[in-house]
Amino acid sequence: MAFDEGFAADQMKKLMPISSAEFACPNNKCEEKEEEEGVRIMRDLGGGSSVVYLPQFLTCEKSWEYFRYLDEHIPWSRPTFHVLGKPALLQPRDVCYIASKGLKELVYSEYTPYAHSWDDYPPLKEILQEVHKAFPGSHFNSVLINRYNSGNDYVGWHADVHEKLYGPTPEIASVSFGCERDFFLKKKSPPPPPPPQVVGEKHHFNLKHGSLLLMRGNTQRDWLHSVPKRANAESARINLTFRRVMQMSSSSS
Ligand SMILES: O=C(O)CCC(=O)C(=O)O
Ligand SMILES: [Fe+2]
Repeated sequence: MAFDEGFAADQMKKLMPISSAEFACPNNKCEEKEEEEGVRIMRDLGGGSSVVYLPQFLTCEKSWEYFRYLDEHIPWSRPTFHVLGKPALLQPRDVCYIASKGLKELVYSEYTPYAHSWDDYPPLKEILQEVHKAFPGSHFNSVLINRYNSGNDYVGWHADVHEKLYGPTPEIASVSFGCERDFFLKKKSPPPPPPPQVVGEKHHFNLKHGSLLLMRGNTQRDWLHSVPKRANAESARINLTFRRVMQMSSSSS
């Protein structure tokens, strides 16, 4: 993950609100009718980038089971990022990393998360199977897990661009549980300068409990994404980002 967490808050202030999304922080109950089962929303972002959103990838009840399991059993940590060896910023959410054996090591912001084993978390294997069923031909072998304990936790503007790790056109399948949060995509300016500027369109999804959002094609190359702070997000959200990491022996091209 190429991080820009500190920059995020400023950028969000500059962003026009895209929709007046309603904030639903359900209290672990599934009262509503399951109306969105099987719905797939495809959004072509142009230039070979696209996203697919499945608002009800998993049922409400099953999703709460997973939420409770992950909340209790995942060995969460909240690392401090370093810049040039100096502590710079506490990551604004809890994280954990699970990966198959023999993969290239994930390093971001001078931080190398410990790669836990899938075998220790059978429900994660179940969710992975469901993701593979929803997208036949996908072969995810790692998952970066985020827990946003409140609306104060967030992920700043970034793109998951690590060509050596993920290849040139990574697919990322993002599964959400718990409190609904806004997810934004904005286009990078060409060529991507640091810091990236907003040019043109933005896209918005309100990521529902039990939903799946797949980013694919050139989305990581050409777009940035974020989950900004939200004062009215009153409960926790857990997010799983499934990725395919190259084997230790394979080259970047
Ligand atoms: O929480 C989310 O929906 C996004 C998380 C994300 O972008 C990441 O882990 O790279
Ligand atoms: Fe990301």
